[in-house]
Amino acid sequence: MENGAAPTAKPVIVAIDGPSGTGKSSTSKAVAAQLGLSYLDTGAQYRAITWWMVNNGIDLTDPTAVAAVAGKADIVSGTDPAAPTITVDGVDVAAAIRTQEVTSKVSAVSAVPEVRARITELQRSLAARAERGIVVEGRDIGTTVLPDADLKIFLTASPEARAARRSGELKGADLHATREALIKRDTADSSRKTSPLAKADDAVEVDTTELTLAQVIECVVTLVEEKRTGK
Ligand SMILES: Nc1ncnc2c1ncn2[C@@H]1O[C@H](COP(=O)(O)OP(=O)(O)O)[C@@H](O)[C@H]1O
Ligand SMILES: Nc1ccn([C@H]2C[C@H](O)[C@@H](COP(=O)(O)OP(=O)(O)O)O2)c(=O)n1
Repeated sequence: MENGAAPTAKPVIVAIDGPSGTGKSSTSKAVAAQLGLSYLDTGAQYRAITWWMVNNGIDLTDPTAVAAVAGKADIVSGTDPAAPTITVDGVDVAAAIRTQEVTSKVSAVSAVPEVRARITELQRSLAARAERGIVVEGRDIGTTVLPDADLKIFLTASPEARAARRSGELKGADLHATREALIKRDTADSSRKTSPLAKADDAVEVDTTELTLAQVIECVVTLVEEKRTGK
């Protein structure tokens, strides 16, 4: 090239979906960091809007009340995989969105179509702005948010493995109770009408039950590189 600049590669879009505890966040962050891509945790956005609704005393059992305020919170996601951030109306909510209260309420809020429309729009605009590309993780990325993604991965793992991973994070949490709460949330997320948790027809399914995190990361990095080189 005349000015010596390297040719600009086409941005690569990677969608990683799956139920809770399958390794979506850890895998996506590491893959994005290794490949120099942006990273978006869409679950954090649904948690953030849920946090706002709880904070503002919205009746979450009333989908009409939730829909009426779906556009009110200003949710901003920082997409650097080394230091992802999330704010609501300028407030850092990274810790506040991980409480049991938010976790137990997020499925009801994220089932409301007006909430999904709003958050999906944010996700698409972040993906479109990622210059080198982005790894986006969630429940409906390959099916609805970014159906033209270059690579779609669907992570799975046994409920036992997922519960063990989650209760390892929540110090002292009861394994049985964690497993039951996780199954309840999966059922709600998979059975909602609008954009449920589902594997896209063209997604590659990876069962992580018997794999280490490093193995899952390597598998996804290899798949992205194969896509990039057109193998
Ligand atoms: N393949 C794996 N083997 C063992 N632990 C894992 C594996 N993948 C993820 N973990 C751990 O399980 C926990 C949940 O992973 P996370 O990436 O948050 O899952 P998700 O985003 O799908 O809910 C984290 O503590 C993570 O380090
Ligand atoms: N693309 C997405 C991502 C998450 N959600 C909803 C459903 C999930 O139960 C919650 C929380 O997602 P999150 O990925 O933070 O959950 P875990 O880290 O797996 O526990 O958000 C969604 O409806 N669509």
